[in-house]
Amino acid sequence: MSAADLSDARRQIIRDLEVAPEFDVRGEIERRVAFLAERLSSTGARALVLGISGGVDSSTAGRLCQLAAERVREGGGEAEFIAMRLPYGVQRDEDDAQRALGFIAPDRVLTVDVRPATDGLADALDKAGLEYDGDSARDFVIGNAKARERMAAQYAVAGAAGGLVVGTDHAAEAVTGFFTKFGDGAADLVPLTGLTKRRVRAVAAELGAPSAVVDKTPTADLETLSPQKPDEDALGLTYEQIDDFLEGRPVDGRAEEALVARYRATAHKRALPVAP
Ligand SMILES: Nc1ncnc2c1ncn2[C@@H]1O[C@H](COP(=O)(O)OP(=O)(O)OC[C@H]2O[C@@H]([n+]3cccc(C(=O)O)c3)[C@H](O)[C@@H]2O)[C@@H](O)[C@H]1O
Ligand SMILES: Nc1ncnc2c1ncn2[C@@H]1O[C@H](COP(=O)(O)OP(=O)(O)OP(=O)(O)O)[C@@H](O)[C@H]1O
Ligand SMILES: [Mg+2]
Repeated sequence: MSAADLSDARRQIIRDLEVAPEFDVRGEIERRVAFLAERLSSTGARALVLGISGGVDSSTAGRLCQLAAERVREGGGEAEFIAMRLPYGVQRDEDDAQRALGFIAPDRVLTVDVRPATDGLADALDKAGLEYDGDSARDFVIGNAKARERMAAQYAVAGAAGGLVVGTDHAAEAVTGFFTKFGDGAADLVPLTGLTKRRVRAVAAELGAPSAVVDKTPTADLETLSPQKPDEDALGLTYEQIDDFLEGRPVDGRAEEALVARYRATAHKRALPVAP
């Protein structure tokens, strides 16, 4: 791709993903809390539901949800934030998840172990005769199944509580399609839209998150055979590079090409199902 085509593609991506040229952290917090509170009021929903992993994305989105629920109640409405712990068995960094909950101070916490459902599905697929291209391919596919079990648990709670499911997608994740389609990619409201990873961290810090939460190494933590694999290792790109790309800062040519290619290859994950 020529340098001119590459920079056109980059500008289009920045527009599509709604990355703002300027960033005012207080203003962004207010706009996003107001958005969540307005959605609660205008839809008549009584709750926001979100899985809290201990990572910075769900910690930030969770605190915004809690503030929005409190704002609705202060206005005389009925709303609560239901934080869900969704470990696969015992989570290695459970302490981080508990620290995140301490920061968010949610109205309610529900814990659902997604392991029995995930393992049940994996066993049933084996019994049905499904074959994988090796153990690590199986681990990867079942990793995505964990994310979809988390989605199923959140929608069950939303259904029972009259709530809306909140997702943590933001520009630095959307650009690479680094989420499970119809897993963590499925949600009713996505309050972090348009933020880069460093802007998510800035929002978390401004909201008063402890530095262990703000600076936690991002991990999808889906693969049993490579627990807590850092996102940056899986992607072959750093969040510094991704954020620089999205904020229009200088970034090395190979990273720029890789990001445009990934964006194009994952277009289907950001779109509605394809119809004739
Ligand atoms: N061209 C196309 N048009 C329409 N649909 C297309 C398609 N190509 C694939 N598909 C469909 O998409 C499926 C592949 O998508 P998907 O199942 O998502 O799978 P995939 O994109 O291969 O994997 C998800 C990736 O996101 C990472 N992830 C997941 C969850 C959270 C986080 C995190 O950051 O925390 C990261 C995960 O570690 C993994 O690397 C295919 O099986 C197929 O059904
Ligand atoms: N163990 C878990 N318990 C509860 N929710 C989870 C868990 N793992 C993932 N999730 C949900 O899936 C979402 C996607 O995971 P992702 O790793 O992108 O976000 P994060 O863990 O909050 O932050 P980071 O990307 O920095 O690790 C999370 O924001 C959270 O809502
Ligand atoms: Mg994570």
